[in-house]
Amino acid sequence: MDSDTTEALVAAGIVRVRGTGRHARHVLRDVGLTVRRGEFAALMGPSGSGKSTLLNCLAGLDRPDSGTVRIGGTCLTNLDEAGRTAFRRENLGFVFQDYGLFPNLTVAENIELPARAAGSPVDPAWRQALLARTGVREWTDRRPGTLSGGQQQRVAIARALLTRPRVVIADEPTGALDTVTSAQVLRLLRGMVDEFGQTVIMVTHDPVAAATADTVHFLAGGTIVETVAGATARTLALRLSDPVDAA
Ligand SMILES: Nc1ncnc2c1ncn2[C@@H]1O[C@H](COP(=O)(O)OP(=O)(O)OP(=O)(O)O)[C@@H](O)[C@H]1O
Repeated sequence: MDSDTTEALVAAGIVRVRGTGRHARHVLRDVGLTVRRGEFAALMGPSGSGKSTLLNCLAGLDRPDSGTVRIGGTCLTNLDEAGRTAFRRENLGFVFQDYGLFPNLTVAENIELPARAAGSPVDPAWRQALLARTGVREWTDRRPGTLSGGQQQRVAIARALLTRPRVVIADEPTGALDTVTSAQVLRLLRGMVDEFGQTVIMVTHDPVAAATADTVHFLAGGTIVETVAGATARTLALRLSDPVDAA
């Protein structure tokens, strides 16, 4: 597969058109993006710039009208819907703003669900280490509704990592959390990258969250207009307020 490459994901020439005829709009225009293995990448940009559409194309949740997305040895854009679903289950982990946990399942059942759906065996030692590192070990028999938002997001992160996915896709993972809880969740995501070599791609509006990433890609008008590495929250906030971005 991709054991001899340093790239976790390579997207090239991504175009996504919404609507038809005279209502057709290019939501993504020739987007190219490379994320290295073990890299934490963030996508930022004004509302409507195409962040979610791009993330969905990268994750195989949506199919671009043209262009390619390669993850490991697989060209996702060549797969049909069933193939993309199977690929996602086996290769990707997801963290959402609203946690996406099933209320009637226990924390342990929620965490194990993607692995079961993929038919992937779970390494018990990894499961134990992950439950300890994410801090969810004491809650495994509880229902998500009895946990705080930050606790639920920790469960979601444990769930995303249990199958040791090639890439974790995080869509506004701190969007519903207060500042202190956000910082804890971001530290945890950062820890997953630094300690376990996890690759993460995150969409966020928050410069503080984006500053946790190694690389930040700015979108405007459906294309990546700038990529910065090692930026601070302050420089990212200033960059976001740049009127050039509003184009
Ligand atoms: N299903 C759809 N049908 C038609 N247009 C869509 C659809 N989904 C998104 N769009 C349009 O595509 C553009 C990009 O949307 P997208 O949600 O990717 O932006 P975003 O940067 O993630 O925005 P936000 O920060 O507000 O979530 C927007 O103009 C939006 O209206």
